[in-house]
Amino acid sequence: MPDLITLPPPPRVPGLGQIADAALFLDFDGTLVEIAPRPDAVVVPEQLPPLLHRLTEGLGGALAVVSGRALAALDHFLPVPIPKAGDHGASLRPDPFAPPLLRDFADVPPEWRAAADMLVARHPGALVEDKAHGFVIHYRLAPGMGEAARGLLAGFVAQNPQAFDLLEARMAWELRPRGASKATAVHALMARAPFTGRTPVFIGDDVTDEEGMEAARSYGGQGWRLDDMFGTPQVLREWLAEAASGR
Ligand SMILES: O=P(O)(O)OC[C@H]1O[C@H](O[C@H]2O[C@H](CO)[C@@H](O)[C@H](O)[C@H]2O)[C@H](O)[C@@H](O)[C@@H]1O
Repeated sequence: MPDLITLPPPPRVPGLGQIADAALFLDFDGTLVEIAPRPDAVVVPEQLPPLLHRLTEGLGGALAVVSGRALAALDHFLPVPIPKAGDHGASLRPDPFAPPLLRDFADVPPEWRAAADMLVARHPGALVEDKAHGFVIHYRLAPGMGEAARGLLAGFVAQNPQAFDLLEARMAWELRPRGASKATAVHALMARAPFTGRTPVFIGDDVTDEEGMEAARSYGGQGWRLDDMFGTPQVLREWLAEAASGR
């Protein structure tokens, strides 16, 4: 059966035209939802989860949320059965009704995690967010401690550069398992039905999304920066609603 949905051109670049047989890869923070002061404070419009569900069905199942978040956090904010990749590609659940595919990454040494707790305890507002094989130190509410967070995590990565990367995020520094990226998530999904053979379109706002965009382009697809193509998450959500309506 043909797709119910053909992607309309993005509002800021209408000349791109429509895209049929698309596979849609969507970043979460800063793309589907606006940035919030803390990771647990993002506001998900109530129409968004059912909209993503409708879109996924209209694309024959070829839609995935690809995020730096842990899968549990994605499930909390987007409680719909759609393909999801979490932890920057370290955790992948292509079939929403099956257990995630977990790759064999190193675990974070407990003493590193304890040192992060000690650091944030000295900086009110700072916080640690756990991932499957890493963690993030957020300093949006304690802007003066960014350099201390970077220094701590850079020291850990120097101890085991085969297993971990240091990742700069929005007002945050992250310890990411080496070998995980949004590109690996896109490649893993594109190797599976119903993604294989489609034209991937990756939409994101952040440096880590560039890897996913590059992977999408390697299949003849598109990598779209939110700023360039939509401007804001709200405009993206309106475009997704337009796509789902088949107008
Ligand atoms: O790949 P994404 O879905 O874009 O996730 C990237 C990181 O986003 C989250 O942190 C960022 O958003 C928070 C909520 O708006 C904000 O408070 C924080 O300053 C940002 O860095 C999330 O907490 C991370 O786990 C994701 O890796």
